[in-house]
Amino acid sequence: MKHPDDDNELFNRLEAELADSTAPSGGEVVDLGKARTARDGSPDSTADPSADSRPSKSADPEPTESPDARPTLVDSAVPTVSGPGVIDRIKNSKRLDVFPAWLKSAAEFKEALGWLAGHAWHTVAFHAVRVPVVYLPKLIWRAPRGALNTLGRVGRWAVDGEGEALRQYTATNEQVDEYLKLSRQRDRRVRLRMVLTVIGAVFALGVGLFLVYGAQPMTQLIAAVVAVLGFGLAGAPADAPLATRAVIKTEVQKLTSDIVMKAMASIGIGQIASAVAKGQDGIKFVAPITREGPGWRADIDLPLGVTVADVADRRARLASGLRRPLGCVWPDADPNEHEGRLILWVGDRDLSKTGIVKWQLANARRHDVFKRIPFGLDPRGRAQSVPLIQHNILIGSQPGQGKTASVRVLACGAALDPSVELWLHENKGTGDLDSLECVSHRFVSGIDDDSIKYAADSLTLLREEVMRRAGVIKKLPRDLCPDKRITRSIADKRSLKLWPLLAVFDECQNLFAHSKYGKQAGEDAEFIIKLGRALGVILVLATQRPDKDSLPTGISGNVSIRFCLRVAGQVENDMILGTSAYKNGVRATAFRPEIDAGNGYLGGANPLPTVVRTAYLDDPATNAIAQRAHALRKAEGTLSGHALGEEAESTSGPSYDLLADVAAVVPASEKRVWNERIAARLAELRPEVYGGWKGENVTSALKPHGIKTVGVAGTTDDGERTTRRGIVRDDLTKVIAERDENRGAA
Ligand SMILES: Nc1ncnc2c1ncn2[C@@H]1O[C@H](COP(=O)(O)OP(=O)(O)OP(=O)(O)O)[C@@H](O)[C@H]1O
Repeated sequence: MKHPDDDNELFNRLEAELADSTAPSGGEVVDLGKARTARDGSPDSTADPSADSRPSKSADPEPTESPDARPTLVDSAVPTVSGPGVIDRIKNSKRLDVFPAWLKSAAEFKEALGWLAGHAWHTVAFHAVRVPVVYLPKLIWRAPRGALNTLGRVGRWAVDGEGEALRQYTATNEQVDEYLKLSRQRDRRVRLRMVLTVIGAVFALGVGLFLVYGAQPMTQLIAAVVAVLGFGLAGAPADAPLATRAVIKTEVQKLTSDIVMKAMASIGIGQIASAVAKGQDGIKFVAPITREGPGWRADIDLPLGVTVADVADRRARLASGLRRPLGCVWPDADPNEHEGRLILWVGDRDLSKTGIVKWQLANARRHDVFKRIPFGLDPRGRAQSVPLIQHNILIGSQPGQGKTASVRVLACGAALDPSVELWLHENKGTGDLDSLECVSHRFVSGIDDDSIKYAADSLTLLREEVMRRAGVIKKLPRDLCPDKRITRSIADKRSLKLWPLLAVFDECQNLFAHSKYGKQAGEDAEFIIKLGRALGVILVLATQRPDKDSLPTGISGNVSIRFCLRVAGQVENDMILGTSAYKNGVRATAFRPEIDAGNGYLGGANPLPTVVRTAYLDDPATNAIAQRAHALRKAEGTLSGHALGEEAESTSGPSYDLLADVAAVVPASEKRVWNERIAARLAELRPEVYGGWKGENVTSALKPHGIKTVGVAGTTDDGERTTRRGIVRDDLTKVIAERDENRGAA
């Protein structure tokens, strides 16, 4: 058992240590008495804030307390000012828009008006249809009862029926004076009302006789209609009104907090359901529900610990709770707020039923690829775009969900900038990108081995191009290229050959999974993705088989922009959208096959992944854009390669570099050499190229390179000394060095 003295000793030691540790730092004298009192929780402790102003004191465990003593306080007993001051809080407070979004944008205003008109029209139409078949028969049926009701009411009024209960009460309770007063009042009233009733009855009788016998048929009809309507309305039972409320179609139904609350309570999140069961709100609306685009927007604070991903996981249930199609319900996070802030956007129409989204650049004359490429619309009707420069793009989905359509949009955007060099590869062989062939530097459409090889060659060439560009950029003066990356002004300096290069590989699974070319192609693509971004080389890869064999992980892990249309499962989802996307609620599995073609999650283009319905360009539209792009390029002289009908570069055969070959056959020790000897050695080196060459062939082949032939003294194989035509080796090495330097700078 612990002795009380032990505690005292320990306490004294701690006090001494505390005094030691505080005295030098602040030069502050600790009042142990006060501190002790504060610890004891005496009223003084609150009276003297200084005793408790060191937060560590209350946070420290009390060694002297017995195990069954009060729990250690972790919050200061004295209220302390914490967090930002008033000014900071005012500065950081969020300013709500003075005007709602629909008042600031013409498109939104039109949307809002359209919704209002739709709402009004639906209500009017709903009732109009029911007038002849429901409301009128009901009124006729109720009219006799209404007439009796009216007579009864007049009768009760004439005899002052409404005061009867009061008079009965005073009589029962023997309130004689009150009773007499009320009786006198009744007599006065009845006298007057009887006179009025008789006059009214005579008048009504007169009018009735006139209408029956003297009035025009039209007047009789109007009078009959008014009477039937009037008595019909008067005959309605209190619990059965004539008109039921219009059953509003979901697309024009107003989203109310009540509807949202009930829906949120039904999606299976415990905190919300139990709060609602207790009669509490469960969720908090942080702003009024408003119209935004073609739908409603509710800003909601979820209960503590519940995240937007939790709600996104239950999107289908939420749609059921809201009684809307799945494609109308879009729970989103607010990138400027905490994890529990939900923006629930409920569209009037299913996103897949919004029809074809028109591409913003469909009629544009040209576009600057350094600006973003318009890509489509999000469910809220906001334009979405994709940056190309400094990025690579991976697109994936099941077949027929809109990959090629989205590739086309991006390729058309790039084509409208005449400075962009396009390398298009479509390895499905259906000719989906054929329209753009006329503006492509390299182009292939096919699934056969030759086409796959062509695409693989392109990646090898691109790899070399990336290395070349890296060398050129490195040598650029810092003032011209401070960030060591391509800018518009650098791209416009045609002599540098650093213009943007967009290479599309549609159906790239056929390339990367190819038994012969796939492995190298995968390595090249990974290299380009990692290094090409800053150098203006942009890869756009589209695949319908996002698995590790068809899409090397080095690619899926390094692309910066991802667009995932409908996929079947979590693995494919995360392969395209990045690890944990599925876990975080970004699930392209939620899109429906075919119905949602063109709808996908776009990641990397915005702070948060966004659902986008891509713009759609059919063949004629693509063709029209391609023709415009062709004319533009022709005018600016930027058509090249395939577009000019030039033979494609290939990495297939050995390369014949005459200078390198000559250097290889003339050792450094041989300062001067006869051309006939060079010819013989070259023929030995590459008989298929140089076989049959004589000295003259070497002379004429080297002449265009600026290597002059001179008289070189030497000894023949027979030992005879003589002078023949030859070259100086230093001339050769100088020309090679100059050429390599120019290549690097070019
Ligand atoms: N943005 C869109 N808007 C409307 N419909 C679209 C959209 N994108 C695609 N579609 C529809 O989906 C169809 C298939 O599109 P697309 O050929 O681009 O699919 P894909 O994923 O490339 O198919 P595959 O893998 O078989 O090549 C199109 O013919 C079109 O009807």
